[in-house]
Amino acid sequence: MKHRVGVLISGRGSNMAALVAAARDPACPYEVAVVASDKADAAGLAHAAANGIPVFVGPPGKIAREASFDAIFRANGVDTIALAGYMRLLSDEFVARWRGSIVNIHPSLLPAYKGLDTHARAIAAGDAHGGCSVHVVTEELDGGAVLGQARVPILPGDTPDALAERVLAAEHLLYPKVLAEFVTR
Ligand SMILES: Nc1nc2c(c(=O)[nH]1)N[C@@H](CN(C=O)c1ccc(C(=O)N[C@@H](CCC(=O)O)C(=O)O)cc1)CN2
Ligand SMILES: NCC(=O)N[C@@H]1O[C@H](COP(=O)([O-])[O-])[C@@H](O)[C@H]1O
Repeated sequence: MKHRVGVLISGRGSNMAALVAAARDPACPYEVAVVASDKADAAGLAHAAANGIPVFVGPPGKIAREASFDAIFRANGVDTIALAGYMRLLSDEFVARWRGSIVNIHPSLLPAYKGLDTHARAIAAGDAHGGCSVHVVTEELDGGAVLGQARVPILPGDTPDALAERVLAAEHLLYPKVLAEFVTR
């Protein structure tokens, strides 16, 4: 039996698409069971639906939204939740209900640059490298155990957008690999 992953997105969903593409491999230990979002206009929902994956949009309000995510994930036999560009802070209650079963991809080399605007901050600091991290989700924003990382160079004259593009390519390789390792831990 493959592990069933519920993915949470808020927008474009390119990391979700990378997880879906990797799951096509018969040897992949997980399958994407449902893709949910806090945004009805999240572009990634159309990609998931086009790949035959059930999609769901949560109602407004954190409590109602999270209760609906919990219900749809349980109804679909989800055992692992993957945040992929989900831009809301999950409540302590939701994290506790899924303790140790939620992972997230973050566009920095954690513990450096938790939160937002990670690429601009790395460039402003004069760092030689940027990167991305997959971590376990806890109550502390971007504070959970790091499961895997990928480093990319910061080049002279780099803009945050140019660095973000280079890091995103690394994210799409890192996330499926680390998720597969995580579900079979
Ligand atoms: N309990 C947790 N929830 C979430 C985590 C986490 O580690 N623990 N990771 C984030 C993802 N994320 C970075 O990877 C992130 C998402 C959103 C924000 C943020 O600052 N958001 C806005 C709006 C917040 C809201 O509406 O809830 C803000 O606070 O202004 C920072 C980092 C996903 N959730
Ligand atoms: N703090 C969370 C965060 O910034 N996540 C980042 O948002 C982007 C989502 O892209 P996608 O929707 O194409 O996967 C990704 O770069 C991801 O690391």
